[in-house]
Amino acid sequence: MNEKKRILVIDDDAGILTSLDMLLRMEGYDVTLETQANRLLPHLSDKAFDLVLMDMNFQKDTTSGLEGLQLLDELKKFDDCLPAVAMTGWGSVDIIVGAMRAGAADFIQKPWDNERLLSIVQQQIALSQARRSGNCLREENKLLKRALEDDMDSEWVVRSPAMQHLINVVETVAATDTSILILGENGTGKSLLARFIHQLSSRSEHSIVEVNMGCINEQLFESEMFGHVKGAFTDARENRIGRFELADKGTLFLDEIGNLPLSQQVKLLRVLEERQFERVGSSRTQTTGCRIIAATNTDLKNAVADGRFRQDLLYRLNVIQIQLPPLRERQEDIEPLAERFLQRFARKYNKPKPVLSALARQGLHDYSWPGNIRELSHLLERGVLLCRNNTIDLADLCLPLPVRAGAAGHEQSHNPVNPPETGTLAEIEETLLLQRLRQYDGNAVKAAESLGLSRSAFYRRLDKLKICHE
Ligand SMILES: Nc1ncnc2c1ncn2[C@@H]1O[C@H](COP(=O)(O)OP(=O)(O)OP(=O)(O)O)[C@@H](O)[C@H]1O
Repeated sequence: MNEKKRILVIDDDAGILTSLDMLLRMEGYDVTLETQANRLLPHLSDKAFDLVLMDMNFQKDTTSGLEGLQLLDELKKFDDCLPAVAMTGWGSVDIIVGAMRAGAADFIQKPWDNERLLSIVQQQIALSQARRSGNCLREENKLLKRALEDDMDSEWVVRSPAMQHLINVVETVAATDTSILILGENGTGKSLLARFIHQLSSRSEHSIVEVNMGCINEQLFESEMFGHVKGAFTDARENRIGRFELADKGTLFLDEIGNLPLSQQVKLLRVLEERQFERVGSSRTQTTGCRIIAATNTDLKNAVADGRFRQDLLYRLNVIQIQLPPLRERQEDIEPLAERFLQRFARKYNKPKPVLSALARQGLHDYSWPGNIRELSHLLERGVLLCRNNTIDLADLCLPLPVRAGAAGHEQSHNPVNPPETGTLAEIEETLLLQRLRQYDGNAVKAAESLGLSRSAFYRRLDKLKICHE
């Protein structure tokens, strides 16, 4: 007879533990219950489990999911192959996404559906058994293949006229050795562009060395950038090569250059002007042959005017300037980018690639994308995780407010007798609720009033359609 599969259930709510205990025992599992998060490791050391079912919040009234993430981290460190299924409250989308990123095998929303819960438990135990019984190599190969495909995926999407023009400029300047300054809002693809330029250049056989200039500790700046010799200071136990030396025949990418403190700007300027530097603690002058690409979302002209950025450094960096347009000005890129991200995340989470409903597509075009392509990627990752029946609806995207000024949905929202002309009743209701919320900048009371509904009736409708709200 097959040995019973062992499940550890951790939740601080005794009522939930009792129901899960009954449900899982009836299915023939050997169940261990625990209310304390800090008892995870003692249990794992004590007994071999086949699956852990875990809550994401342990202290009363906490909803951040941070304790759950910490627990997942401990579990994954203890046994990377042990599947953990995260349990969250209904609508805790960010927690679900965080848990899946932290290595949860799947998630269940409370109140759960018994059939779905049992099917997830059974599936995850079977998968982890397959992995343990010698399939690891095959899994690894698959992962490697996917990683390679993901790399191919990060190719540029350049459908919009703005990006096509930009790419023509990039192809011309990439081959030269001139310094390039890339400007653009957060998440517009500055780092990706820097890598792309490096790939197109004659230096592509060598490395592109990336440094986040906003993150280097003031004391360690010179050691990081120029290296040090053993004994140069108390902690210098070995010789260390700096970033300029590492990038010698390749490209040095100075990201977030606008955040570099003035005291460090002057040290950087010297190397850019003279192409020479010394390791900390050494008097031997070395020459660097690296090409410099810098990027920032700061308005450097303003920073110069305010005395926060050196004019001479800007002059050195700014030989060629490339401005990446924000996503809201690249409408033609939105759908091809969305398709690419859907494909990527479907593969990542072992799901078939979902389709976007017509309303979801429209929502993507109407939204203003303050976080640009990175935000699009995060929303679609969430959409892939949460969608049912392989279709991502507008509500699954949980688009934050507000939408672009003058967007179609926004304009329609001022006209109560102008609902969409196609779509099911539920879709039309969803559009109308979202339009009103946008029209009143997320104020549910005013949105409810404008539709002749009470606040609670309005919320009930949002819940029914699974539309996220505060
Ligand atoms: N044109 C594009 N085609 C495909 N993917 C893109 C494109 N531009 C950006 N991305 C993706 O969007 C995400 C954000 O890009 P990236 O990190 O390069 O932005 P960034 O401008 O450097 O951001 P930050 O200012 O926050 O450092 C990455 O996942 C990147 O792969």
